[in-house]
Amino acid sequence: MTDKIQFDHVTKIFKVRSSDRKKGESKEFTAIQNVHFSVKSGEFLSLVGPSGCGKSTLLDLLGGLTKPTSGQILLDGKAIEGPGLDRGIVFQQYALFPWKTAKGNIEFGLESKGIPKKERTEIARHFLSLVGLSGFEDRYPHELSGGMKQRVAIARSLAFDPDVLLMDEPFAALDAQTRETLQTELLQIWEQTKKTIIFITHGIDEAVYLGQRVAVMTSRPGTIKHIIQNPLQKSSVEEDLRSTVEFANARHQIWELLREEVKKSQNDQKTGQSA
Ligand SMILES: Nc1ncnc2c1ncn2[C@@H]1O[C@H](COP(=O)(O)OP(=O)(O)OP(=O)(O)O)[C@@H](O)[C@H]1O
Repeated sequence: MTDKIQFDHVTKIFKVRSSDRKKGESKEFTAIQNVHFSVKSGEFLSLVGPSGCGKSTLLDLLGGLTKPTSGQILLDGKAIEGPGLDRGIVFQQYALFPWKTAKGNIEFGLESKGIPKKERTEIARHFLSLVGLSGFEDRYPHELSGGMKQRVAIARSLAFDPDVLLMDEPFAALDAQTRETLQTELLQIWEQTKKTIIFITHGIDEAVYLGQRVAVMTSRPGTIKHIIQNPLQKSSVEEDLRSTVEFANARHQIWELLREEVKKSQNDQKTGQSA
């Protein structure tokens, strides 16, 4: 497998208003520092880290929504210059148009790609079926459960046929049962579509269940502390992976790496060192 994504010594510094200086002055705030890792084509990488360590910043950089202060991010060997249809992003909040049906939400994005109406409808139906929403095409977002809305958001991202799917805590707002169902479905979708997926989460169980590798970040300024190779075989997701010894071991290993970082991050928050 070749490298799909490369973070090459990436640092992101934000300018923030300073509270202890004169009005109008700003100070620098390092969100992530010297992040250096790569992701193979077709790989599923999950990323965990304490609150505020820069996970979303890292994903925003990859999505081209913001630029690194130093270093570069390469996609297929080329520096990312901005957003592109080769990367689909799924956020915690579904961001669906409330006035459009499930099908309409998917078709809308495809219109801007110049895809003819008949084909748009076929693509929308195909991806709604892939996420288990056949029969719900004409429902409006307010007529769908949280889990269903997130399925529509995933279908919408996949419909663009991106090479890479960037997921920023997409299941965090869902109840535990729906979350587990969607995790299993996401693995099945990944097996079928062979997309490269980067999945951000606070949940160690979620990271272990989903990722072929799990990247653990330090507290802010976030950097990659360690990447573990997940021993869980994802080839048969029918099995109850969560109850295996391998799952418990991987979970323990990640918690050992995270524990100290979570403590540091909580201390920083108490002493007001986080933004
Ligand atoms: N536009 C911005 N301007 C200034 N500071 C920012 C900006 N965006 C993020 N930050 C700061 O950078 C740090 C990292 O934020 P980020 O949202 O990436 O963390 P996170 O790990 O995703 O957090 P959480 O797990 O709580 O969602 C935070 O301290 C945040 O306040």
